[in-house]
Amino acid sequence: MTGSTESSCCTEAEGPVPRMWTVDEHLADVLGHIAPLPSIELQLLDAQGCHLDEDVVAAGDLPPFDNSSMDGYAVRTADTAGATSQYPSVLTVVGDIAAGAGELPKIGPGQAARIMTGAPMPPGAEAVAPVEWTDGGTGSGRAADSMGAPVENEEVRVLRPVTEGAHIRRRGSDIAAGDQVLTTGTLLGPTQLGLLAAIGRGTVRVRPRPRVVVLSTGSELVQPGDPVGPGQISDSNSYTLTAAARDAGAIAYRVGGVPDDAAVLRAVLEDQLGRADLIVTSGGVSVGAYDVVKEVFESYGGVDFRRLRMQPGKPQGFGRIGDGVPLLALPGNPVSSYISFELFVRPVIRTMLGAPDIHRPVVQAVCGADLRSPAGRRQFLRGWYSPDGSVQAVGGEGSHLVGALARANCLITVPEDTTSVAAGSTVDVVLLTD
Ligand SMILES: Nc1nc2c(c(=O)[nH]1)N[C@H]1C(S)=C(S)[C@@H](COP(=O)(O)OP(=O)(O)OC[C@H]3O[C@@H](n4cnc5c(N)ncnc54)[C@H](O)[C@@H]3O)O[C@H]1N2
Ligand code: MOO
Repeated sequence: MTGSTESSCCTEAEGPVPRMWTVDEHLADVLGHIAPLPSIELQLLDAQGCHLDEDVVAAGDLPPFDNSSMDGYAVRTADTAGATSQYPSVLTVVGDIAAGAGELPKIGPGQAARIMTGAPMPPGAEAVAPVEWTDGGTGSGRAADSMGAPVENEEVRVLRPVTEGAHIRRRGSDIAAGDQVLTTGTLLGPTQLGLLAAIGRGTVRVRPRPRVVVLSTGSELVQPGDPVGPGQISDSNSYTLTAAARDAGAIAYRVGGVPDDAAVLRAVLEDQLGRADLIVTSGGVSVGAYDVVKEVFESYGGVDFRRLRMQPGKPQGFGRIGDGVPLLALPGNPVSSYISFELFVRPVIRTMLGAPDIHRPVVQAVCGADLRSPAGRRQFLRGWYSPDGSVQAVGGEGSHLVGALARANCLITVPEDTTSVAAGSTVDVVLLTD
C-alpha cells in the first residue's frame, strides 16, 4: 500500500490538499498485493466452481476399448453381403455380450453375438447390425423393434448388409492417451468434472474458492424483516456484497449490521479473521463524526484510507489486518459499495481464484441520450445495454438509488476529462453479467 497521506499540491491559504487516486492507480495498488491462493488437491465435486492449477493429460484412451453404439448383433461384414428382407443372412448366435462383459466369444464365419450398447466388440466381428436390421432371433424374418431374452443355439436373420466399422465406437476416438484435455485456469463446471471422471481422475489440483467475510457497519442498520425504527434502514449492502462475492466465485459469509462501536467492531473482526481469506466491509469510510470504522482499521496499522477520482465510490480503504488478511473497506452508500465491489473486489476474488478473466467485460455502445458528468471524476452511471449495441442510462446519479441499480445490467463509464456526452456518441460500458 502506498500511503494515503501523501499530498499532491498545496496552497498557502488552504494548506496541503490530500492526493486523489485515479481508479486505475487504486486498482493497481490493490491487485499488486493480491496473489492466487495456494493450490490444493480436491475431490471432483468439491472442485466445482474452482479453476484448475494443472494441465490435465489423459492417462489412457477414451473409449478405452472398441464398443458397440447400438443394441444388436456383432457380425462379420462378409456374412451380411447382399442380405435383404426376402433373402436374409442367417447367422448362428454364439454369445451374449452385455456392457461390462469380460470374456468375449470369438466370432467366426456365419456367426454373430448379441451385443448391447457400450459392450466391448468381440474378436472377429467387424460391425454391429442394430436389432432393427434383424429379426431379433424370432425366426419370423420380420424386423424386430427390441432385443428379446437370449435363447440358446439361436439363429438371427440379418435383413440388410452391414458395412465395416458400422455402429462401433473406436478405442481412443474421443481422447487418446497423452492428450492434454484441460488447461490450467479452466473453470470446472459439470462437463469438465464429467470429463475428469471419465478419464479416471478422482481428485484434481485447483485454486480453492476464497473465503470472503462481508461485514456491514452502521448503527442505523436493522436486519431485513425486523421492524425499522425512526432513522433506521434495512441493511442491504451485506446482501448485495455477499451475493456479488458468491457470483464472483467466492465462499462468502455475511456478517450484517455491526454497530458504530469500536469495541464491538474489533471483537467481530477478531472473531471473523480466522475464517477469512479476504474481508470486505461497507460504511464508515467517509468523514462522518461516528465513523469508528477508520479508527479501528487504522489501529491495525496496515490499512490506508484514500479518495478516488470516481463517482460513485470516492472514499475507499485498503490494507491488511490480523496476520495479513487483505481488507477492502467500501463506502456505505449502496450504489457506491456495489460499484466499488465490481471494480475492485471482484478482480481480487478472481485473482485469488486463479481465474484468467478477472475483470467484467467492457464493450463499446452508442449512448441513447445526453449525459452529464462531474469534471475530474470517472463516472459510472447505471445503464441498460441492448444487444443492438445501444445503451440507456437507468435512474439518476444518486448513490442511494437501489431501485434503478436493480434494473441495470451495465455501468456506463464517462472519463475524468469528459463533462458531457451527446446522444449518439460511443461510450465504454462495463457489463455486469457474463
Ligand atoms: N462531508 C462529506 N460527506 C460525505 C463525503 C465527503 O467527501 N464529505 N463523501 C460522501 C460519499 S461520496 C460517500 S460514498 C459517503 C460514504 O460514507 P460512509 O462510507 O462513511 O458510509 P456511511 O456514512 O456509513 O453511509 C452512507 C449512506 O449509506 C447508507 N448505508 C450504509 N450502510 C448501509 C447498508 N449496509 N445497507 C444500506 N444502506 C447503508 C447509510 O445509511 C447512509 O445513508 O459519504 C458521503 N458523505
Ligand atoms: O462517491 Mo460516494 O461513493 O458516491 O456517494
